[in-house]
Amino acid sequence: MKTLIAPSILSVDFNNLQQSIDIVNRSEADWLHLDVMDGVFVPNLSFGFPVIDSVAKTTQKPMDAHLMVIEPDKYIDRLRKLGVSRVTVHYEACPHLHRTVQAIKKAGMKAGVSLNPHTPVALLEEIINDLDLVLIMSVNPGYGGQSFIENSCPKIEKLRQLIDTKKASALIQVDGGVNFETGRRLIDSGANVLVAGSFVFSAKDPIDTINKLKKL
Ligand SMILES: O=C(CO)[C@H](O)[C@H](O)COP(=O)(O)O
Repeated sequence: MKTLIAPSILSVDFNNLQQSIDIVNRSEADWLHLDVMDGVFVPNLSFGFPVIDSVAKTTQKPMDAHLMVIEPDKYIDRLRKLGVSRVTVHYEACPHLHRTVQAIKKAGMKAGVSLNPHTPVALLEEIINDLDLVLIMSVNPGYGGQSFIENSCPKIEKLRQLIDTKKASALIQVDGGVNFETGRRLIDSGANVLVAGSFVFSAKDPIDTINKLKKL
């Protein structure tokens, strides 16, 4: 399948949020990635419902929400009402992961599970067939602009093997330190969806950068 690109607005200038949404709209991006942080699960706060509501009004791309929060179940219904298409929760934040995944799907959205860099893919063995997406964090979640963790490529190879062995259909998404060089290697390792924040929005030509990532 073709690689999907999901630009993250985490590192944009929020004074000019509309400008960043327009960039994504005019590009070949597939989804718009929303990094929601609660200051508890990760040591940072980002944005919540008011910003998502605002983005929803003008984005032409499906919204892909990555919840770096504890107790994500509390937010599922409101995200659906705002028109979010995909919700990804963290394995490490969900003691009843199966229940959370079913709740997202029951609400009519696609369900993803994200793994922090230290969390082994083998822990997904019993739930992989229920998932629409697995998000491999290639940095420790909480901040944009961090360096890519090299172990992410072999980790994706292991996940690809698990998905194939279990005849599952989950997409493999990767987030953190994605650029042309790491992006190429991630795709070669088996990734389907690349999230890129600072690489896109610090580029001279963000639209061209998104379109080039899409062609990797
Ligand atoms: O989830 C995130 C941080 O927790 C960001 O989406 C991710 O870090 C993207 O940032 P960048 O492309 O700048 O590395």
